[in-house]
Amino acid sequence: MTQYVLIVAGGKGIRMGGDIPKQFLPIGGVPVLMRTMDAFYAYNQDIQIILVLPHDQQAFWQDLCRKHHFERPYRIADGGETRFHSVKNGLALVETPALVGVHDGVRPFVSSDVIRRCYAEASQKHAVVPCVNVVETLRHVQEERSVTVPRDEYRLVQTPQVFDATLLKKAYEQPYSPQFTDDASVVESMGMVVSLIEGNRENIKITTPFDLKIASALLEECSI
Ligand SMILES: Nc1ccn([C@@H]2O[C@H](COP(=O)(O)OP(=O)(O)OP(=O)(O)O)[C@@H](O)[C@H]2O)c(=O)n1
Ligand SMILES: C[C@](O)(CO)[C@H](O)COP(=O)(O)O
Repeated sequence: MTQYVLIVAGGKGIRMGGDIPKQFLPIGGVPVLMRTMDAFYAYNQDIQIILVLPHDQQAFWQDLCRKHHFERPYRIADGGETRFHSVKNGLALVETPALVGVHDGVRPFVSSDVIRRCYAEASQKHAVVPCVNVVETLRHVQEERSVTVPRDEYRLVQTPQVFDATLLKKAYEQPYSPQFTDDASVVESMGMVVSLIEGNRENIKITTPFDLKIASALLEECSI
């Protein structure tokens, strides 16, 4: 079955700050977004990549591609007001039947093994999310008080989140809700069950300047 991935890079990067959008910042000399797209080509050279980028950043991106001789095939869709709207714009280019993954453009360290297992599981279970265990103690904060909660009952959620494309397109016909912080939450709100698989801990979301430091360190350690 055809495999798609929507690489969403339509955000504002407010927590990162700075003049250059975080998806274009270099890690080891290569822009984050190119590394992320390369991770999917490394997994499958035939995967259909749809890059979702704010319209006003697309010319800058094309310049960057020329400068870095980045010549991978992909199609482009305009970013939207929220991640939900960006995904919806990208999904408009997806033809069914297919499997479609949604991956944050700022998660360049996803491993080929995790991508492969997400798509393989989605071909059986229809909705798959990679996640990792919580390794610190977790407290639930309620107004002035807080309590420790059993951390084994929680997971940290990553991307790519992979779905049967017909299912995901239907889910994204729902009206937007601020509760939709990822794609699984959109699918779940239709009453669907989401399967979890083990992610890779290096698959961090580059969100703050601190994460850039971690990313540089990871680059030295990993060959992914
Ligand atoms: N309107 C939006 C908002 C987010 N994203 C993407 O969703 C991913 C996860 O979002 P996040 O890391 O929070 O990025 P930003 O929204 O850019 O960050 P911030 O909240 O700090 O502004 C990123 O790859 C981001 O580009 C998107 O495609 N369209
Ligand atoms: C999709 C996501 O990366 C899963 O962990 C996350 O929910 C994105 O959250 P953000 O607040 O848009 O960064």
